[in-house]
Amino acid sequence: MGELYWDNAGILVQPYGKEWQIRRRMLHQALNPSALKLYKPVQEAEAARLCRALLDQPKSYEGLIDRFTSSVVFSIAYGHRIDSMGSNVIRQRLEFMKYSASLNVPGRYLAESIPWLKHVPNFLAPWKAEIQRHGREEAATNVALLRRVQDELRTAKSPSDVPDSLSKLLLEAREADPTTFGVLSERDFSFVPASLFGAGSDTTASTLCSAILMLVTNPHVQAAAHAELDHVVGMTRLPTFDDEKDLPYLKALCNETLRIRPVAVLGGTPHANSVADTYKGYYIPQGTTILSNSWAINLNPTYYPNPHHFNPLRFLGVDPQTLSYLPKFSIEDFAEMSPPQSHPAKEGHSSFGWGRRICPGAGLAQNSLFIALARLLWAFEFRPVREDNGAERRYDTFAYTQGFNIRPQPFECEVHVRSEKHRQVLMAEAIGAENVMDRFPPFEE
Ligand code: HEM
Repeated sequence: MGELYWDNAGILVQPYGKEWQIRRRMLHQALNPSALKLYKPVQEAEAARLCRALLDQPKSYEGLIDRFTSSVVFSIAYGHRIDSMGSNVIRQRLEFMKYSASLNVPGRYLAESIPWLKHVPNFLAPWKAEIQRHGREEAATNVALLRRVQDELRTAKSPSDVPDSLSKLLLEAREADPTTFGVLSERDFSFVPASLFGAGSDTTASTLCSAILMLVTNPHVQAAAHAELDHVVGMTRLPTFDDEKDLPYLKALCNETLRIRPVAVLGGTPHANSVADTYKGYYIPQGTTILSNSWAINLNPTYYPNPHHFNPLRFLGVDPQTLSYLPKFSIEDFAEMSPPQSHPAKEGHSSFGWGRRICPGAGLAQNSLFIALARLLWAFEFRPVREDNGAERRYDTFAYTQGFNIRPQPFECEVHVRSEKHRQVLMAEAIGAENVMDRFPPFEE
């Protein structure tokens, strides 16, 4: 259905081949390791703004996290930040995503099982005309966003007056080298920056919501992360990316969250084999729809003993005894976390997929997760709410939304700033963060 909706313009549903390679190469321009360094100031600033907003609206943590991840990807894609999830540009995006998710319900359309139905003329297939009408609307919006950046470049006194973004970079590259970058139509070209929001905002936000659910239900893990932040960063400043190498427990906590609740629970967009194959005696004809069960892989006890236990020690990579600041109770079960066999991927889990379609935004997502969690945990403690009888609420950590991408069902928790000193430092650093983000003006309504 994605093929009909996007008419193969979006990378997520593009079959493997030359067209897909061009898009992937373009995305690589924005998401390669040296480009990722350029976004760190934005990610730090947005994480500070997230914490500052949480001081005033502790109950709204989910919406604030959505704004954080949306603003990071919009700043990178278009050079414009997001100040509110109610802004027009975000409302439109969310509607498109909701519509495309509604198409992705297995079995809803007969054309999935009988592919030639896709070629029935529109006057005989009103369902198809409707999908294509929605697709044209999304395409027009993508082109309009790209044109905004184009206009900014045209009217600016100097290109350096226009904030750096993937759109700016691609437009400049196309002008300098039309043979390589001019092969896509304007519509297809506009889908490249647009794909960052669709693929990168909700996925990262959902993972952060999972992290909060795990922290609320695993106070000993939270205490260990606090101990590390207190030891390495102290109370006089917020953590930064420069601290990353000295925060192994926090890094491990990010990986453990990705493992225990893979957002793309069925591996993202379904794949299809390009040649027929036989696996364990099963013949798989060419073009078979293949879903990869990330949930089963990430919870396989061969790689992760006691797999439903949220324990960052699995990913620590060093003997926790060498980290003197970690509380004794948080490292007691280290030996039990040692697996009979290591997961084969470098990341140690399958949450970003694998092979040639592996998530190109993994580095950006990992940086957002790290800095958001480092700053949130530095500033706050996340606790279960108290029931009327005074007892702590018990949470169902399997209560998740349905669909290809999962996130915890909305849950309440208490968010407490860790001390008056933490509050003051946060307020002061948030002013600097606003200054950084002034360079990325929001789209006017
Ligand atoms: C925690 C956050 C994220 C998770 C768990 C995640 C996971 C995934 C997975 C499982 C896939 C499918 C891989 C496959 O088909 O084998 C994928 C594809 C993709 N992701 Fe991510 N992703 C995340 C964040 C991001 C971000 C931040 C971006 C960019 C800003 C991004 C951009 C993409 C794109 C463009 C694709 C399609 C690649 C292709 O089909 O060639 N993702 N992601």
